[in-house]
Amino acid sequence: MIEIYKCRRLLWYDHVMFALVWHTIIDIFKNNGLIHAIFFFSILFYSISLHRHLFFYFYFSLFINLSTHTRLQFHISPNRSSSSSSSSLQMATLISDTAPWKDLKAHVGEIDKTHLRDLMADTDRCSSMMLEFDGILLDYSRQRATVDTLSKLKKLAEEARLKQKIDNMFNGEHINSTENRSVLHVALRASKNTTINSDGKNVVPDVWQVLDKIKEFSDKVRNGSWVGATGKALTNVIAIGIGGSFLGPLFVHTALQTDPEASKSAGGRQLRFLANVDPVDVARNISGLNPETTLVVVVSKTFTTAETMLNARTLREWISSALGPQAVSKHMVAVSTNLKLVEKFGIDPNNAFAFWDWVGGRYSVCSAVGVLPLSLQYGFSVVEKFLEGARSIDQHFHSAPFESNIPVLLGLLSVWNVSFLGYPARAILPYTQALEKLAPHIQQVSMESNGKGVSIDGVRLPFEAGEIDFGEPGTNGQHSFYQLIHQGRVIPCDFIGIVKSQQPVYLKDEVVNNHDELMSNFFAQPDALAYGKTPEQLQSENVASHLVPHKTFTGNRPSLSLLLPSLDAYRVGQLLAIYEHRIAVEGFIWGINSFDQWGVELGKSLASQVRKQLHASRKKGESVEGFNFSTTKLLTRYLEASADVPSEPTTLLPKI
Ligand SMILES: O=P(O)(O)OC[C@H]1O[C@H](O)[C@H](O)[C@@H](O)[C@@H]1O
Repeated sequence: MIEIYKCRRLLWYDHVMFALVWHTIIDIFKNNGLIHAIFFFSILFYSISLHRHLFFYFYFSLFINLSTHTRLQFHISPNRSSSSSSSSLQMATLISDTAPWKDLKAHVGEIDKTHLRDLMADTDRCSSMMLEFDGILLDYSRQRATVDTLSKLKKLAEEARLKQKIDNMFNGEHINSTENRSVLHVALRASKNTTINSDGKNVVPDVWQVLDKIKEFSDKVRNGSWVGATGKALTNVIAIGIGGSFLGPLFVHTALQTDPEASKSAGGRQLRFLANVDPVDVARNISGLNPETTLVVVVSKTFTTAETMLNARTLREWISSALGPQAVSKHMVAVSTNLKLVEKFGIDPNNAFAFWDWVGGRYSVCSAVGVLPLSLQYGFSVVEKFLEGARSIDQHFHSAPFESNIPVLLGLLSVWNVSFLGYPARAILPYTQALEKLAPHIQQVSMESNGKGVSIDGVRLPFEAGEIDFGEPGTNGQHSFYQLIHQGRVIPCDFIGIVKSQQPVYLKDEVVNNHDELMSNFFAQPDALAYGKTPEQLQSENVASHLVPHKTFTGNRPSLSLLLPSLDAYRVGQLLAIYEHRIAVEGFIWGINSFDQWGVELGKSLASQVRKQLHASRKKGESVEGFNFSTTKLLTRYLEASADVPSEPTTLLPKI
């Protein structure tokens, strides 16, 4: 560059060319191939025609340098499609190539020398690993971590530019770069006076416009001013949807079902969920329901999901065959980002509730996806409390320093467990039946978000990202898979306890009340996992020597405990947001895109090939072709064994 300046006096077009070069550099970062090619050829032309050879040399070597780096990635910000962050030009490597990652790898050896029994004896350490926010107590002292581990994890977070990534999310940057979208589920629960921009537009007024519409509509249905085609009140709701359009609302519904305030406002109403395309699920959903008193809510972000659309057509048939086709407008409403397809399906656009492409399916429970069915069931005021709970965690997550930030700490500890201690799974163990659908929901949020094999820049990861999430409420799980957790594989556990039961029971002759009985297990299990039981202890209890190995518990098994004061709508919202943000933190540290889900596509496209084959075989008797030996064999067996399926158009609904 200096050479160029020395060579000759710079003319105006030299300055233009310098500007072009810098744009090109930025462009390389954004991977914008077309614009890059245009700049490349204009600079080539300029250099040759005006003999700026040095200039071209500089440009060309830069180009070669940038494009031949396979592992080393340059980027402007974690969000490479953002145009607003060009000031923070930085060079980033895979997180596993950084010093803090390597330092943590080396630190594992030190941790391996300690046992949780010893770590738990250090009360200063334990008290530094307790954190309270808004009545929620997090105890992570039973993690295989020291104060030093935490400070190393904090360094890793800084290296990964975690704060900047969180800010970028809240600022509406297109952090979902493979789909070129913002990730703004936090806007769904923002208060009315907040400003959150996506593509230069404050999205909060749009959010509240839909929330107000839901309030009005659900009030009308609930107070009987919106009735079905035959004039009867709609007391039952079937929400059709799958994946993110199902699991989150199901989790919240299940959690609120026995909450005194929510169950009182439900007042005899029913909410059911139809997700599986299996006709058995249709049968179970319509069983005992009368179309005259049933409202169907079709929930689909895309309004193209095969399962949901077939289920929607099936229930449309259920309604119209009983009440006539004109009844559909009174008995079916929709939630979608694709309002054109909603209308094409035959649902009145006035009865459609919108959301936006900056809401990921698995992060959509706070949009109309969850808010509409839940408001129909429990009333808008209860659901508003749920949104407020999520908002309280959003604010905490966005503003609290890392060392007192619940989602950040949980995310960092998960990364520690997965990537350094090598534990690939996590058990979610709520000690309340009301949270029985928490684990299935978090399973989707976590595994669809972080189950990735490449970095956000498309570089194959040299480490495993994501984790296997599963769980059941305690104490049921104790009588099922806890054996493996205690004596088999090491699985870090999340124990979630509630101080005040939604539905306490006291029996006068019992030692403790029923909730205390449940909670005794909540307090005991983490210590059993951490401390275990040694052969020496067993010998001192005179256990027969041949049984000692079988009765030994190695301990040293990590867990964390979250104690919530109660489980009302507000707390359910908090719990949801804690997990959502924890999962985002993990993805931000691993340097992956936690907000796309390309991995679900391949199976879908192969299923459509099978669908075509089934159609051709059933209708035209065509033989199975174009599949491998095994699939051909299976398909042929299936077709032969179900040859009694009607091949002519027939409508037959479950009779149950
Ligand atoms: O809401 P829909 O567009 O119907 O999508 C439903 C589901 O489809 C796919 O399975 C995606 O992987 C999920 O993330 C999504 O929630």
